[in-house]
Amino acid sequence: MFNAARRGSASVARIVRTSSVPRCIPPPFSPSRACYPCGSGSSVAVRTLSLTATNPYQKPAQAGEAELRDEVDIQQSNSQAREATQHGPVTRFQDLSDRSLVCKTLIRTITTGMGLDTMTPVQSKTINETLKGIDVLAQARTGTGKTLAFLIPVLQNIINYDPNLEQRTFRRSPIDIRAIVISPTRELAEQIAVEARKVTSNTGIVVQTAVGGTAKGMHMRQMREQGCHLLVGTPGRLNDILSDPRSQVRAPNLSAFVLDEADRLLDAGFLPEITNIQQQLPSRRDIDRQTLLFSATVPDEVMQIVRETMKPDFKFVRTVQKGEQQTHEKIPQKQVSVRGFANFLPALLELCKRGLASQDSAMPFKAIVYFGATAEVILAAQTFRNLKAPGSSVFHKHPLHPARIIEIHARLDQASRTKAADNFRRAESAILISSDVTARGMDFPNVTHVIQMGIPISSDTYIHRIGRTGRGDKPGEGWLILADFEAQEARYRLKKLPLVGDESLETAQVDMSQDAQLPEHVATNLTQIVDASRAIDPERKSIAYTANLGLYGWLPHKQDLVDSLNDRAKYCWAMEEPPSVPPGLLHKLGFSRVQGLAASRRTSFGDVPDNGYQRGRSSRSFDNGPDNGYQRGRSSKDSNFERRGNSYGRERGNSDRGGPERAFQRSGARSYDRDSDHDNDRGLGFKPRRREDSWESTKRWMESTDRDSSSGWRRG
Ligand SMILES: Nc1ncnc2c1ncn2[C@@H]1O[C@H](COP(=O)(O)OP(=O)(O)OP(=O)(O)O)[C@@H](O)[C@H]1O
Repeated sequence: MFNAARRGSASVARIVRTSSVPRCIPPPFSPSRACYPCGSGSSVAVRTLSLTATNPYQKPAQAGEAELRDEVDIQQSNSQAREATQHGPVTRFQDLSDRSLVCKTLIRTITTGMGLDTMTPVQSKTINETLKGIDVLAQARTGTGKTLAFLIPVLQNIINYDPNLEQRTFRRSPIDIRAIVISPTRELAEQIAVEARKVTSNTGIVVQTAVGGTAKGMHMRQMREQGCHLLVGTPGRLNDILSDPRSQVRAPNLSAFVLDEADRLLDAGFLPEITNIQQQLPSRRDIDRQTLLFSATVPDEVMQIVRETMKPDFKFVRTVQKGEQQTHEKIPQKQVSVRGFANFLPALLELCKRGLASQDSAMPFKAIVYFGATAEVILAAQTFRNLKAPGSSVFHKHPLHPARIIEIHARLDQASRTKAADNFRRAESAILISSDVTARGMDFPNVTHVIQMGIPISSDTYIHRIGRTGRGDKPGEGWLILADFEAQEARYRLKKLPLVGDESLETAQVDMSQDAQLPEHVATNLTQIVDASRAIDPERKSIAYTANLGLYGWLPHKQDLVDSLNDRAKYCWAMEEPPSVPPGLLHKLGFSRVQGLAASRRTSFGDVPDNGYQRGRSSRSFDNGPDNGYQRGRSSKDSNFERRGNSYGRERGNSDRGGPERAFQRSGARSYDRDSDHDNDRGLGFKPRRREDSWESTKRWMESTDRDSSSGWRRG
């Protein structure tokens, strides 16, 4: 049934030549005709297929077509609506096979192998449109099955071109790339490839990946040995492979070009690489190519580029209407205000302990915690791993047992990143402390909580992060923990989101600089964080301290930021002086006039504080601060604050081995990795101009220089 030869002439406008034509000489371009050299070797079969209205697997005016079309964001006619009523909409995967839209093998794998029955709205609204060969931009909420929505038609179209691929084959496949799928992160590319391999497991279609951080030669060898019909990758590596003359990997027959997380890939950070990739592909005048763009967010800013990327008659399919809430209603979203940096980790610890205490055995506590700066991810993960039960010996359970603490960010090598993602995917109960490398597209099962620490860079980032929970029919909850100094900006940046204030975390507003009588469990949380922080390399703390100066460069009241950072350094990290920051960097970041910062000058021994901090310190200087009064109110067994060991002398001892600036350089925050999904301590290097405090200028700067894979203000 799905064999092209058995389908009658009406279905396909086709010319098959078997003469020795080295390359298809395309007919004059017509949107409804395209020329495909197929097969390899000297004898080339040239086929011209109608891609738009006459997909060979669609019966003309087939039932369901109009029903689907009437749901898309296009003008619908009354007759279509009538037809929809008559035939009923295509809502089940089986319908696609029954109506000869998609071949039986693919549908059997999806229904029997993967256990899926009913299509999600984005699937039923896009698959039929996409099968016709038209360009589609699709916007649907997170976790609603967009991956299958583009994979099914792309794979079906590959089978349309070579019906032999419907069956598994044991002969060696050539490199015959028919479709390319691009994702902004390596993990997401791998995930899409896994899904594609599942769907094609009973066919002859070969799926390959091309992601950074892995051996390029290995990918190319695999492609040569196994062939390739669908190539999934990240922009950097794909560009590398396609533009490298030695790779011999080309895609002369490419018929589908898919951008998952399209808004991200079309932003200023990725666009040059996407454009480069497109330049390596055959001209659309020679080979008709379908472009598919999918995302949960489509900001107005990318619409112009979308129009330039797509054919003029592209369809914009939306399951979320403009002005409608872009997050799932079923995910309660709570906002907690914490006093400052010192309260972030105690509040997070309290929230995690509460989540573990109240967990449901059917859905154990599984959380992803997002930070804006990689340095904070590393610091928080180390702090949480160092946590000890009060007065515990080494044999006591970790206070967050049975949750595993896992970290993931772009500073890890690819093998560690993959391992971290796999471990979290498999874990029943875990806390993944993450940068935005996992914010988009990642489909970790059963995530119960998404906790965002500090203000996200945009509401879109917030939406994608929160989308890691509440996927499919699963429940989930979102928490946003904001320092008081971020509140005003958050009201503006996140104004359309259904956030509800929550004051239930007792550690959130504790003033650690003041004497206070605290309930034991609150004091325990604070002490555990202080003790856990103490063991961490001071250099790490310095890097985090400096990274935040860059991250919050947009703040109009920088003094609040520095006071808050200094409070954390003093009361959480038990440091006697704040970490020193090179004056050049302070100037660049626009902090030269802010008090309370310790400037350092470079000597051959590294950073040496020149007492800039002391000269310019603010009223909340370390010397004047109350003597950790909060401890006096807590239970006696926790009173170990006095033992704090990180005297500044010891800090300096460490700094001399590199100092914050060197450490920061070592961290690679400013290095440029050709691959697409790096995050970094964004903000550093910001050169303030007159409107130095404006968020817009920070954003522009981020677009042009540094990158954070998740934020969108970087390039790949
Ligand atoms: N029709 C369906 N019925 C049930 N589950 C489905 C269906 N389609 C896909 N899924 C499952 O839903 C989950 C989410 O799918 P997917 O990752 O494609 O979502 P997404 O819309 O791409 O999310 P994001 O916006 O975060 O990228 C996956 O586990 C997938 O297997």
